[in-house]
Amino acid sequence: MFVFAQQPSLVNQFVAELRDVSIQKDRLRFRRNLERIGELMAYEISKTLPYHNVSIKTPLGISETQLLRQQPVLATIMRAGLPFHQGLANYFDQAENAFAGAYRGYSASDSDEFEITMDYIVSPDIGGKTLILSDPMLATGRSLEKIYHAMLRYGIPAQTHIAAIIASPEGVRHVQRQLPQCHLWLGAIDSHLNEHSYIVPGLGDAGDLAYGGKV
Ligand SMILES: O=P(O)(O)OC[C@H]1O[C@H](OP(=O)(O)OP(=O)(O)O)[C@H](O)[C@@H]1O
Ligand SMILES: O=c1cc[nH]c(=O)[nH]1
Ligand SMILES: [Mg+2]
Repeated sequence: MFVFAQQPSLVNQFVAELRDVSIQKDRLRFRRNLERIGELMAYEISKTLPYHNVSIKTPLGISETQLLRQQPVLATIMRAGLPFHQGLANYFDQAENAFAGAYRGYSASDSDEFEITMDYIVSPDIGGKTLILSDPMLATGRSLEKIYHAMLRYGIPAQTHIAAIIASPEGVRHVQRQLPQCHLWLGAIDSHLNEHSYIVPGLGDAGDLAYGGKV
């Protein structure tokens, strides 16, 4: 597990702006911060992927270098995942992409009980590839768990990286227990989940901050 906050960097600045009540209401800035954290996480994850030797022809000779053996498949979860995913795609710019529509479907009787409803998923074949599954918020971990298992319809990935910006200790434990094979990349691990399963101190509702409320 790699937690960016444990080694201060620019990621801290962008996470702070996501959280800051005096900044986060600027939707363009909120989405841009999700995106540039995605770019920085792409760079860190790229250091762990397989490379191969390549000769590049320049106007003056041949440059020997090492390039990514294969582009990953980038998967994300609407709505809040989209700007974060864009950042990953900006840097893994030849990657194939998968998208899932999932949300917390609250029960009529108890406003704090919810099921993760997924009614949309599209994906390329992921068999034998590196899968990077992103969602800015890792609260209970049930969204990421559900989407990961849904992705297995499209093949068994060679390795899976899960990227989240803000996580709860409960969510980290859930993913480590349910998805032990997945590498975890986290912006920060916060204090706890409140009774509504929101991360505290967190940032509020990432999807609403990025795209506005929903009824
Ligand atoms: O770890 P979990 O308990 O599953 O919570 C995390 C999920 O909750 C939020 O989605 P939400 O249902 O609010 O949809 P949205 O992204 O469209 O706002 C957030 O965007 C994550 O996808
Ligand atoms: O704190 C949280 C938890 C789940 N989803 C969010 O958008 N924020
Ligand atoms: Mg939301």
